[in-house]
Amino acid sequence: MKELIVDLGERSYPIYIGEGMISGISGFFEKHGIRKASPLMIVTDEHVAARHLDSVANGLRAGGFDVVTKIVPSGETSKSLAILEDIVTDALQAGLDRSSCIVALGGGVVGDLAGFAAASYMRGIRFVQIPTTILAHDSSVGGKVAVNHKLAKNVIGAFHQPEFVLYDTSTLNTLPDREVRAGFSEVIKHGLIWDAAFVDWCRDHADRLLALEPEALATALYTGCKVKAAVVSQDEKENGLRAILNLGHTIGHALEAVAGYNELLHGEAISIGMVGAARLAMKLGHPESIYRETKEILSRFGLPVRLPEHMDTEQIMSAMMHDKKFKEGKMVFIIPTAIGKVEINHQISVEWVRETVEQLKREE
Ligand SMILES: NC(=O)c1ccc[n+]([C@@H]2O[C@H](COP(=O)([O-])OP(=O)(O)OC[C@H]3O[C@@H](n4cnc5c(N)ncnc54)[C@H](O)[C@@H]3O)[C@@H](O)[C@H]2O)c1
Ligand SMILES: O=C(O)C(=O)C[C@@H](O)[C@H](O)[C@H](O)COP(=O)(O)O
Ligand SMILES: [Zn+2]
Repeated sequence: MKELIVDLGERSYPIYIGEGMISGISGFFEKHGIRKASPLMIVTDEHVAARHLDSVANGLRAGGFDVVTKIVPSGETSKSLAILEDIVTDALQAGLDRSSCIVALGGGVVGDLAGFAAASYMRGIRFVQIPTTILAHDSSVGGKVAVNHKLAKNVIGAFHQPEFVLYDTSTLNTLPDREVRAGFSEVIKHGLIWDAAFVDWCRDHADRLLALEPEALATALYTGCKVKAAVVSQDEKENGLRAILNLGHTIGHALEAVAGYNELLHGEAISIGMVGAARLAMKLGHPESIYRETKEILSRFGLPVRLPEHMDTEQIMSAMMHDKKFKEGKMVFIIPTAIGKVEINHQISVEWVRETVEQLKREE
């Protein structure tokens, strides 16, 4: 088992990464002082419940925890106020109190949703992240929790850090291939913003990673989490540096919103968005090689680099204006200035963005 610390003073917490840790799950909860006298709610989705809920719930019950479960539909549309209210109803009926804990068992959708339920239930209770997707190496760390609005992603949310993250990589073996690839989009993002050598390493180990070879996978997830933890530790609430984690998200979030949160997976939208950011970098005079290498590494992992042609450019432009990244009348873009380095840019013109969106539809 590998361990990393997200260093946030009194809100610091560990990320445990390893295979098979769910078999000793109650020990982790005891170690972190999770109460046995109050009910604990596991929130998960249908796909994950069918595969991993029994081992988690039974393990906790065997350790003396009073466990209730809540299963939500799988997919991005569950990040909604309606599902949040449903969770709160169940939590009240099951008697969750201010000493209770919510456990997010699943990918980023469940993590964001259950995390926001924990942040808002009775003005905030404890929560634990048990990520089950590759993408969730990103979403389970850092405390951004939220649900979506039909006009924009993640606009109803909070910062609420988990007690700990238990990343049992054996759960990843049941992931569908498309979700595996989508997850690597954010892994690659962590390299593109911070660590050029990690991008090279991902390229060299792509086949092993896509085959979920345990040692390579654990290294990739550990390195991705390490970048995320380093950034979050320096800027928990995104007053500056943390914005770099948004590489590809200015365009990516707009694509998800316009597609109605069902056509493109988050990782796929971010892949296209990162190509868009690399195109904008070229317009700013940065080397063409950044754009070429960004596209190459994403394609190597089978990720989309071209925007579906039927998506309406003006709708995408309008969705960008509703995003958190539109501030003081300007769009905020994370621009790669080299592989492994980015800058936060507030000066990108709307016309350049429109042109880039059009170009993304013609990407080879
Ligand atoms: N809070 C953050 O910092 C942060 C960071 C990145 C992404 N996100 C959010 O994360 C979400 C995307 O997360 P995701 O890609 O994990 O999607 P997801 O949670 O929808 O999971 C993807 C799919 O895989 C299924 N699944 C999950 N684990 C499985 C397993 N082990 N075996 C089989 N099937 C499994 C799910 O049921 C779902 O159908 C987006 O909403 C995005 O906005 C948040
Ligand atoms: O943790 C962060 O900060 C990130 O930006 C990570 C992103 O991968 C993630 O998708 C996040 O939810 C986007 O943040 P938002 O504030 O733009 O919603
Ligand atoms: Zn993301």
